[in-house]
Amino acid sequence: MSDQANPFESLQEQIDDAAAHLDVDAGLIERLKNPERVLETNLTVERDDGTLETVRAYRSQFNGDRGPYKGGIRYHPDVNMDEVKALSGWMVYKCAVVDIPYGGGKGGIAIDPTDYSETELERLTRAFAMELRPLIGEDIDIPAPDVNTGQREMNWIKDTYEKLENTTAPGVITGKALDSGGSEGRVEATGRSTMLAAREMFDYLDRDIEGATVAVQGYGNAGSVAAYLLDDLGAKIVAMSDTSGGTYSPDGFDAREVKEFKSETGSVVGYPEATEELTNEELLALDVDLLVPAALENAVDADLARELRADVVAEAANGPLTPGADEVLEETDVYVLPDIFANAGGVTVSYFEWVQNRQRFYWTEQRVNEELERLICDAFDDLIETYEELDLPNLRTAAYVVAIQRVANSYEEAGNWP
Ligand SMILES: NC(=O)C1=CN([C@@H]2O[C@H](COP(=O)(O)OP(=O)(O)OC[C@H]3O[C@@H](n4cnc5c(N)ncnc54)[C@H](O)[C@@H]3O)[C@@H](O)[C@H]2O)C=CC1
Ligand SMILES: O=C(O)CCC(=O)C(=O)O
Repeated sequence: MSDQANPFESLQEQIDDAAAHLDVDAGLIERLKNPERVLETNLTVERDDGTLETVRAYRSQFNGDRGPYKGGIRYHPDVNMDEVKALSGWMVYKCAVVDIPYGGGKGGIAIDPTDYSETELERLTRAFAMELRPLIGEDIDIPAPDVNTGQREMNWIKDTYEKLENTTAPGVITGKALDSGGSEGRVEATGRSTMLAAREMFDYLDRDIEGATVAVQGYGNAGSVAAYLLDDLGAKIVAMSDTSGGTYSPDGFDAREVKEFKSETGSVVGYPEATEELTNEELLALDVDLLVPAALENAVDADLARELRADVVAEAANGPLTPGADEVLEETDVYVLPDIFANAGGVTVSYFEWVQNRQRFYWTEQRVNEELERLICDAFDDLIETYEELDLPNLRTAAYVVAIQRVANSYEEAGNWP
């Protein structure tokens, strides 16, 4: 079983590990380890049966030194203060790794959305948007989708904000549907960056991605897209999972067909071409070339890391490995492509969406994907250069070194006021 590492403490440990390799003032590092502010609020909404219910919601604005706060909104029963603080901090360093002009934020509502009807979810989302209205804006804080939210919720938030502000401001939120100001390529962007990160890493290691075996934990937006884009490169997707469990075939799956099966049945479990069903833990320990954790935090702790037999791990999820797992994988020479790089495609295409919204000029899917590939490949080169030049213990530390230096530079360049 995975331990329940506190994700905020994990983030702070990751920053400390990198700070040891940087010449940045200790007082500034302390600033970079803590959020600027966090909204904790209660939303009271009417259920369809007429009763009232009050639920907890959060928005953390971690750091805005490089630009507006940016990051998703999650609906999940485990959403809590320390989780949003961690997720918002990871956004700061993710945006800095790919060098896009944003700070970091994150929010969420502590609910299981499957317990609510669509009309209840709309009322809840609009109630949250009303709470967020004074805090967000096209140049202030720009939310986006995360676990269990998508275009529908983003459209509701945009609409609520625009009505309350009596304006049109599509850039107040990203991840919208195309006809509401969304961008081509945003739905696929997170998984696309995971695929690109893995492709670049295999190339760096002089290994073929074609024919490489892959297991994906969490077959949602990030995981399923990563799987089918890796499948397109010729990798063999031998296992995938969701909350109901995992499915396995040594011959590999058609990842798009499994995605379709999951959207029809609700799970990857039961896919007819599987030879075996697996638990999530069994999937994580499979002897594969590439493991893609794409579910939630703390999927792999130190104990499970000792069982891991993958050569490369590409973190599509945020925070899937605990710091204890990182230590084990460093000893066993497993390369970990850290979340703040490997899943940065989502926020990168959100940035493109925001640029398009501000310019009222929309790009083709080809242009979006080409610009995304350029930024991810540039970030990979920066990361590898830093890893090699400073002889760093792992790629996560390299990513934080690059990112913290960029945030520290912008803080210092702003001068002393007040
Ligand atoms: N959607 C986005 O644009 C981005 C998402 N991410 C991260 O990717 C991860 C997944 O997010 P999405 O794909 O958007 O969410 P999603 O809601 O589309 O999918 C999550 C998937 O994980 C599965 N899952 C949940 N708990 C699990 C568990 N314990 N074991 C196995 N499977 C489990 C669910 O069944 C679902 O299939 C999260 O960590 C999120 O923060 C990161 C960057 C951007
Ligand atoms: O698209 C965005 O702005 C943020 C996506 C996100 O929440 C993440 O990268 O974890």
